[in-house]
Amino acid sequence: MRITDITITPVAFRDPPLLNSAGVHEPWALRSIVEVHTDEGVSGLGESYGDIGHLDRLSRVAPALVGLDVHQLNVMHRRVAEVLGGKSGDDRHGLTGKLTVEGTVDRVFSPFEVATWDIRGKALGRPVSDLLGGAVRDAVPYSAYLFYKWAGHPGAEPDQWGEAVDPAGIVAQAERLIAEYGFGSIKLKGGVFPPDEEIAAIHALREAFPTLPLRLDPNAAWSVETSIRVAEALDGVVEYLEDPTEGIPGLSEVAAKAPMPLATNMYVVAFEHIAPSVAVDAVQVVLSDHHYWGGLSRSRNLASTCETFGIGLSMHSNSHLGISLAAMTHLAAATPNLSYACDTHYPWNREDDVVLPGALTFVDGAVPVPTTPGLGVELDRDALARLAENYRTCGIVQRDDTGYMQKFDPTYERLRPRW
Ligand SMILES: O=C([O-])C(=O)C[C@H](O)[C@@H](O)C(=O)[O-]
Ligand SMILES: [Mg+2]
Repeated sequence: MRITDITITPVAFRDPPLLNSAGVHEPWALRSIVEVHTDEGVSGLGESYGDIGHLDRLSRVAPALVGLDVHQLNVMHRRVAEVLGGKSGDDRHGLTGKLTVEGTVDRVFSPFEVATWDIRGKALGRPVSDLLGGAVRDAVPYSAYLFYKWAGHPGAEPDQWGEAVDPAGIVAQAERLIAEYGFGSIKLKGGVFPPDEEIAAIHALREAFPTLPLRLDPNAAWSVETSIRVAEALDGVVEYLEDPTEGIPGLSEVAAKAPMPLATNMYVVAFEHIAPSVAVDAVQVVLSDHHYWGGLSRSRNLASTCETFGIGLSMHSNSHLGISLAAMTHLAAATPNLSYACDTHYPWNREDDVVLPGALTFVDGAVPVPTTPGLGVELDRDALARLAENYRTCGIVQRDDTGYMQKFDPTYERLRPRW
């Protein structure tokens, strides 16, 4: 079953002004939609980042994959590496760590690899989770992903979510997300306000939701000392603390004193980071993400490695559309040691933007694992055309949370640590 053609469509969809330690989300989030076609008439879907450098790498790699059989993942991975020629990519926000050569190959490989699972599933008449070893859960739990946010983008009408800049606003946001989606755990994106304010927000969440697991993720906004202080203040309150400080050595220092596990999606983001992290017990939970761990099969390798070293496994998310949600759900369903609810930005999408490619639904905070062949989602061509037009007109070619924040506060700097 040979690849005959690959199309890559950059798309943009609306994004609220969500705050993080690098700045604030711009009005449009970018993604790329990848379609892989075969000589047997079966096509598959993948979804990835939409930044200009990444799009360029995807477009350079695609022709080198034409002619390969869809089962040749090892050869496909090698071809990606050859085309990229040992150069690493970059991103401006740095929220998923520094890009290495190996990590860049895995990022570029991922959407093509996911599309081949979709194809193989369709050809066999089986859902992707079956091909990954079979689902161990019928539905994949996701967490309510809370953000501090402005009422709306400056100069625009307030959005449907309203402002959240203090504990009361965060609790109100959680109440709404939980009422609408039924989430059974909560993650707060921190690193925005001074740590004591974020500790207060977590305590307010604990009071409002006494039984739900909580997490806090400041994306390395704190020094080692501040991280240890916050960790002590949240003893028994959060299930893990995510990327409190910068780097494997810093995380290791914090981990030695923190009463709860530390998690990361910033400093163990490629296979080459695992050994140095294990050597100093820097993190006890790794957030996997098939978009940068090299697709579904390599994410399963990560899961086995974590199991071997007794490291917990959770799942990370950036702003994404439905193809990603489907791939995340199949992968999580077929990963027995994924023991935490996964992150997802999906609820932040507007309803008219999530019709691509046929929305999956949340039931009691979980996405039922699709049982139809492949990923189980269909591309909505009208929605794709609309989102592609957004990309052409939105004026954004690269995610830049810091640059966008500086438009409103020219003195703003991305500091690690800030506190
Ligand atoms: O867990 C994380 O670090 C993330 O989800 C990174 C994201 O880029 C998030 O911070 C965001 O979208 O602002
Ligand atoms: Mg994180």
